[in-house]
Order: sequence, then C-alpha cells, then structure tokens
Amino acid sequence: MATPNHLGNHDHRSKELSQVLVLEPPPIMKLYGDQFLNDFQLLKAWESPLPLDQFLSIHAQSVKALLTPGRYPLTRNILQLIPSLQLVVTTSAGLNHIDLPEFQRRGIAIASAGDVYSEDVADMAVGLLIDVLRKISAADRYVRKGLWDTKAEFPLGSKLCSKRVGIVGLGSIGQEVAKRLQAFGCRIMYTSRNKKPFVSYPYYSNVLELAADIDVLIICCGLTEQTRHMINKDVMLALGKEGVVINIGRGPIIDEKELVQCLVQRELAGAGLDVFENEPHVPRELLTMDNVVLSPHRAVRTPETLAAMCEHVKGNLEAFFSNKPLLSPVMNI
Ligand SMILES: O=CC(=O)O
Repeated sequence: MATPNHLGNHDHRSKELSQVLVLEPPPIMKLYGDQFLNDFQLLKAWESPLPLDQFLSIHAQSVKALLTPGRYPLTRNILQLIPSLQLVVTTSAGLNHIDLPEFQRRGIAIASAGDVYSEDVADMAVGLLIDVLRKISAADRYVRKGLWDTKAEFPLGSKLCSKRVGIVGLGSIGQEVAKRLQAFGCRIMYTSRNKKPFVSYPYYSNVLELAADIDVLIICCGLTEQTRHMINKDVMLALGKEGVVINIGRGPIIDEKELVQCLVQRELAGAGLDVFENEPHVPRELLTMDNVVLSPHRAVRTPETLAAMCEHVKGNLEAFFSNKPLLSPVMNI
C-alpha cells in the first residue's frame, strides 16, 4: 500500500494536525510513559469517562493516525467511528487483530513493528527449544525440590546439534531462527506461502510433508484464516513420538486441544510455548508436564527491544506527519 500523501504542506503542520489517537496504551507506553511521543498530541481514549463510541464521535472525527497495541481488535465498527483515519501504527509483530480487507477498502495504511522484534523472538524460540531438549526448567525444579542428593534419577536430555528443524514461515523471525539454529549445527528446512529465492534451505509447499521429515517444528508465521489450526493432529502425528513443537507465533496456529492430547498420549516428545489459544488460559494438563516449557507471551519483552520500538513508533509517526515514506509499511494488505 502506498504511503498516505494527503497532508499537504507540512511546513504548516501544527499539533492539531499531529493528533494521534490511542485507544488503549501499548506495552511500550505502560513501561516508558508517553514522553517519547511528546511531539504529538495524544488523544487518550482510555482516560475518558465517556463510552468509547461517544468519545470517538466527539473527539476523533478529524484524527488521522492511530497507535494501537497488538491485541486491540481494529474492526469495521471502530473504523466507522474514525472517518478521517489514514494510518494505524501497531506495536505488535502480528496483524491478526486488524481487519485487513476493511483497511484495504478504506485505503488506510498500516505501519507494523517491522523487524524490530525479530531477534528477540528468535532468541526465545531457540531458548524454548534448548529448554525442552535439555530439560533446563525441569532440572531447575529438580534441584530446587532437593531431589539431587536423593536416588531420584534425572532423565537424559536430547542433543540439539544435527536436529532437523522445520520452520513454518520464513519471514524475518523465521530467518533469524534459521540463522541461529544453523550455527548450532541443525539442518534447516521450511515451509511458507512461497519459496524464498534467497535461501538454500529445502522448501516444502506442504506442512504435513515437512513434518514427516523433521525432528523439530518451529512456528514463526502470522495468524491468518489460512494458518488457523494449520498444525493439526495429522501434522503432529507426522512429526512423531520424538518430535518437538515450538510456538512463538500465535496460539491458534496450533490446534491446542489436539496438541494436549498428543502430549498426554506421548505422540509428541515435547513442546515449548510462548503463545496459547485463549491467553492467559493455559490448558491444565500442560502444567504438570516436564517435557513442556511454558512462557507467558514474553518473546518481545526486553528493555532493549521495547526502547527500539519507541523509536520505531515515533519514526513512523514522524514520517507520516511529514509526508515521508513510512519506516515499516505493511505491503499487500
Ligand atoms: O507477540 C507479540 C507481537 O505480535 O508483537
């Protein structure tokens, strides 16, 4: 999508023109306050006692930019109440909270998180994988429970080097995961919507075929209607009893009930999960499994990366209000 180009001469821009609507504060604002957006006039909907629709009809009729956290659903109903909207800046890597066809229909541009989170999310994927294979969290529990000097034997782990790793979604996060695991001596293969001409990893157009050829499946793609429950029972059975699933994408990409069943019935060796179908709900069965590592959707939460996100959001808003290309426009929405 093209960068919006209808703000006229930016020499005359004023604070009014630089209004940014915030429906709910994104995590960066909760952590760092809103000083980093001092150059903009923030319309903080959540601070108003008015119901949201009234607030928007009174205050947001001419607002052109919206800053939003990942989980706030941006639907047709909300968009109708912000008729002048031209840009949404989202602080999430995933875009599944956005009604993309409606945005396209209305010609509203989206500035995404770009690559800002990719390294941290990839680190988390690798961390979860090493933890599942080498049982680090389980070993920690074993030591803390005082079991080391008893006869309770701690089980063997599994070697990371030379594992065949299948990456689902070779975008910037998937590429960072591949780079890291290649350095650990893993064999990388992938599936994604299209074969990537710039990598030599074997490509599979079909996730089921990929699953049959690997030891570890790492989900790095976004949630769309096509990827919802893409990792179903058949895929997990194809991965097999020694197989491990890592999910740092979005919970609903895996059929979670089937995942739990496969783990309970030992059809899979383990899982490392940063995301879940109904967060913050985590299936009870997983809580007692030592072969499962659980994390509360924290992959992007480091101060370094959140500080970089503040700069990124500011950069996108500055670009928009000075009629320059966005730093991270979402193309092909
Ligand atoms: O999961 C985190 C994000 O999408 O930013």
